[in-house]
Amino acid sequence: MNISVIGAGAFGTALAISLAAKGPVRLWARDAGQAREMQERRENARYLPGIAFPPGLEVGADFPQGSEHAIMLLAVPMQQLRGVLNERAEALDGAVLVACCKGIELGSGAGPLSVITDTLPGAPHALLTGPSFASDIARGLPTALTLAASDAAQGRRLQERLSTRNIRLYRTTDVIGAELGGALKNVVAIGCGAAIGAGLGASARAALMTRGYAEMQRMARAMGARTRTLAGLSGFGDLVLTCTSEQSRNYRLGLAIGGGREFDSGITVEGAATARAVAARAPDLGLDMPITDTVVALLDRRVTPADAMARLLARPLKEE
Ligand SMILES: NC(=O)C1=CN([C@@H]2O[C@H](COP(=O)(O)OP(=O)(O)OC[C@H]3O[C@@H](n4cnc5c(N)ncnc54)[C@H](OP(=O)(O)O)[C@@H]3O)[C@@H](O)[C@H]2O)C=CC1
Ligand SMILES: O=C(CO)COP(=O)(O)O
Repeated sequence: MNISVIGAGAFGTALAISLAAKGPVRLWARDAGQAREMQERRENARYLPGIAFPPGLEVGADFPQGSEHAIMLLAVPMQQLRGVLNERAEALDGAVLVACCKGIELGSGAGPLSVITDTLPGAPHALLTGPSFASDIARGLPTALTLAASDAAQGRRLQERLSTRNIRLYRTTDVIGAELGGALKNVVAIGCGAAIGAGLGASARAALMTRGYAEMQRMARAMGARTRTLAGLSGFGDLVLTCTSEQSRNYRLGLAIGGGREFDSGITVEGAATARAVAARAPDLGLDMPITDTVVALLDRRVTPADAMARLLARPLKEE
């Protein structure tokens, strides 16, 4: 099976670098100039500076052609996924599509796999998610991730094919749980960053992580996911990573909000749109999502982190 990666940002490039140690990988960038520069320099200077491409990695701006034996990793931001699939439907035909994005689409409330089934019904698909920073993967550091596919046999094949020397894949058929874990942890990470950025302390962060995790489980249950999945790499694992490391863009956005600083709007921060998508969806599901609602209020600068935390503390007391 040949492998192509769609999207030459930080994560797509990192996956391509790791996979290229096993066999040839094609990395697609939409910008021809950037593709040429990367191919010449053997480095993605914009997104992963200082990390050399291995010989098996080829970069180009010609969109790869799908076939029955092709695997296409979709490493574009969540809110761009539908557009890319619609635009490239013909080229993607026949390939196994592996979504590598984390989030919920604004408007539809759909996760990455629902967007694939909506736009390309019948296309074989899976999700790659879990705790990993692109630069860690690209530098060959050890990671453990989740490969979610509702078709168990397909999941096994992809687990084999996409595991590398430094990416150990666990598989699950609970695609809803895996999608939700990866999407919702980013929302909690923004809240945790805001708490730390505002000087509210590590105890406040622990409270937000734990009660945020309760929200993740609540929503996952309501949508038919297995709560066990949320306790795995794609949920708890990624929550811990993202809420505790300044390598995370979601956490860094929170830090900026907490510290009253601006944040570069060109940086991919999946949790911002996802928080709004989740807050819009929760009432239909009859869900109380106070931390998600608080994150939306922080993003809109409708409340300060200190007031937000005071309001959370003042909610009616309840059993854990
Ligand atoms: N970075 C990380 O550590 C990790 C990221 N992820 C997930 O991977 C996904 C991608 O994130 P990441 O790679 O970090 O983001 P980046 O911002 O680093 O890169 C985004 C990439 O998508 C491309 N892109 C954006 N819009 C389009 C479009 N409409 N058509 C084609 N290409 C497009 C960008 O191209 P251009 O440069 O031309 O704008 C760029 O190559 C996210 O969902 C993220 O949550 C998951 C795990 C780890
Ligand atoms: O998903 C990630 C870690 O697993 C990357 O986090 P950020 O998108 O917040 O940088």
